[in-house]
Amino acid sequence: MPAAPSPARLAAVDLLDQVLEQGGPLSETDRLDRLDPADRAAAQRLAVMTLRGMERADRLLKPHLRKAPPLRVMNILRLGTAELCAGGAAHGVVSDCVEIAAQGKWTASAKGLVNAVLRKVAADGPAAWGKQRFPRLPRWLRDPLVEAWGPQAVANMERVHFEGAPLDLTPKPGADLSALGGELLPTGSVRLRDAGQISALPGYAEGDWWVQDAAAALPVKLLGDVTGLSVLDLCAAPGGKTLQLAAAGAQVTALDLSQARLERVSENLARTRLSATLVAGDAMEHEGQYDAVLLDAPCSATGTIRRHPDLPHAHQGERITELIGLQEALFDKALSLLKPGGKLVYATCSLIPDEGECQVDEALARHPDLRVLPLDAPWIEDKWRSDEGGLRLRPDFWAEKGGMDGFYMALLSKG
Ligand SMILES: C[S@@+](CC[C@H](N)C(=O)[O-])C[C@H]1O[C@@H](n2cnc3c(N)ncnc32)[C@H](O)[C@@H]1O
Repeated sequence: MPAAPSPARLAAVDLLDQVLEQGGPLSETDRLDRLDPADRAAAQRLAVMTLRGMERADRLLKPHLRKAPPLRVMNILRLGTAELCAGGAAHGVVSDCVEIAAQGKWTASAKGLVNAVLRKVAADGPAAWGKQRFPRLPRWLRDPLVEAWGPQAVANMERVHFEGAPLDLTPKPGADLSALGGELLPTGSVRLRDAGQISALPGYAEGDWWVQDAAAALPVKLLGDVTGLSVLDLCAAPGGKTLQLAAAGAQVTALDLSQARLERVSENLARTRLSATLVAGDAMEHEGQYDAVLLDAPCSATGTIRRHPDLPHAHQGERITELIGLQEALFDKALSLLKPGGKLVYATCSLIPDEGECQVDEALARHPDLRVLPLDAPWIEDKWRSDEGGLRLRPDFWAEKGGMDGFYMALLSKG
């Protein structure tokens, strides 16, 4: 009797189906709940690796397929190809993929195909893999990005997306992170490569740091010294910026629409022994007056593709117009929550100017008394500065250091 396939590989194929068939992001799955932590991590890693290299896998598979197989069979082949080309042992990968096909009611008849194709890929795929171009973004996203940043910049981004992201940590002020052996970045984040299990790293249990991409740690820094100030984090969960504000001595109100996501803010605050007032609710209905408001608005999250390669495949950008409308409404609401002379940071983890630079331009047109405040910090590089006075960060910046998330941020004040 053939051996059962590895639970991690089987789950990874299910994850690929979820992203590519149902358009559900990898972060929103309960498929992994039944797995032990090691299999869960392996399934995530395999699905991420396959999605990053999907274009290459498809190109290698094409000559071996007379017609396109059903999606699940294709996903089994993609996973097998990505693993074989990453140095996976041919026997284990091929026999597991055949068994995954054999188990499925609609895929069992394709097990011979999976076996034959993956044996050919095992023979010629690994040498051909590295000669393929870096996988391109899908057209719905590539076209507007080329228009905004030019073809070379987008090609550079695609290279960084393929390489994936290191793990960045934000240290709690005064914490000593030297036991982690990471690289201290110019902006104060600590960068680790091949970090492994996060909760096993030194200082995790003590709450000495939290995971936060180096670019995502910058919007809070734009506010300068926030000691004793009342600061509203208007879209707070999972809470990286709330932690920064609380650690810097602000009186923080952290609001989010999602109660479930707010639980993560609560857990993070408890682990880091920091405090904030948590409010579950719609930002549009919140009342109050604050010294500063941080609006890290819901967006296409296209700046985070190197860590979430499922994102460009899970949808076609259908929600972007709706998100742009929401960002505009939240922008105006955030301004109404400022005390006279208060400061607003507007930020999005998007690469699309409509969700960043254009939002600020349009807000300036709607509010004649609004102005963009000048930014001055030793870590700001000239090429990050955008025309209207904000900072535009891109994944291809700091390429030699391992890149950064794409982000946009600006500091504003009214009156
Ligand atoms: C980009 S994420 C925020 C990330 C967070 N600032 C951090 O640094 O960890 C956007 C958040 O906005 C929340 N959100 C979306 N619409 C909202 C609304 N109308 N009111 C409040 N929060 C909202 C989402 O639940 C999501 O957690």
